[in-house]
Amino acid sequence: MIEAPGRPQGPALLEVRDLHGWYGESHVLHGVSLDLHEGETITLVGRNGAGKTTTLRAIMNLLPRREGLIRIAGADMMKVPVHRTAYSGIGYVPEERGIFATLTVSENLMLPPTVAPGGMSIEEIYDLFPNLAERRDSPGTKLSGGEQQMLAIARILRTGVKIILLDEPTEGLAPVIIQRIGDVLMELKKKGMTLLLVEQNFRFARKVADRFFLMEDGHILESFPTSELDARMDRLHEVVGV
Ligand SMILES: Nc1ncnc2c1ncn2[C@@H]1O[C@H](COP(=O)(O)OP(=O)(O)OP(=O)(O)O)[C@@H](O)[C@H]1O
Repeated sequence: MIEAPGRPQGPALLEVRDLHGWYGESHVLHGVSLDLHEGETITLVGRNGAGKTTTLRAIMNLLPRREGLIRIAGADMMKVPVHRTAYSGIGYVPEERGIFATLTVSENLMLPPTVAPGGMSIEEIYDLFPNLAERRDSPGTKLSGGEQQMLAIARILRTGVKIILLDEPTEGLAPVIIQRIGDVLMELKKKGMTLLLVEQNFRFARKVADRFFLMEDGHILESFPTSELDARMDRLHEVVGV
């Protein structure tokens, strides 16, 4: 990885070094290295199939096989079983959102376990997401895409984790809803939350991200601070293909 100016100093909260990952015989991650500092937001970009989702899944121990090093606050995560991952302070909002379709909004919000102190109360969640308050008795099936995305984020906020991995939170959503999700992420940043986004929408990502990590063929090509995004746009278009 090429080191860039603007890189935060000090120990990382989440440290990933030379991470490899496989689906069966298929070797998908080829040595991913990245670091995420407390209170920081980074965005992973790369073309379809580059391995962005797989990187998030590997961090959460959701891959059949992975090798390398993952540390959270210095603690080795490689032997932590998948059901204990959240207890290390990390949560995941998958692209498919994973909310319970037959349960109502408030029921979905009651389910997540508390894994650390500081999880948001139902009242705090409804303050942050007024749309969810209005829809509290609606089943998941009746929610719009934006409401589902908000509920998926809200559920993680209930748990008390301090690091959240978000896979394409704006995908398929209308501009006004994207704006709302951006506002929510800015609120979370203010509260000191640490975020790793996979996001193809640069206009959205530049508002919330402190640094970008450019991914190709299962590894990180380079990282740079958001202040350099404009200067690197041609290169990004070349690699990301958008
Ligand atoms: N469940 C799976 N089984 C086998 N191969 C998979 C599986 N999921 C993803 N892959 C393969 O792993 C590679 C990386 O996919 P991944 O979904 O991580 O990419 P991505 O960068 O997130 O792109 P996208 O935006 O398309 O999701 C691709 O070649 C994909 O075909």
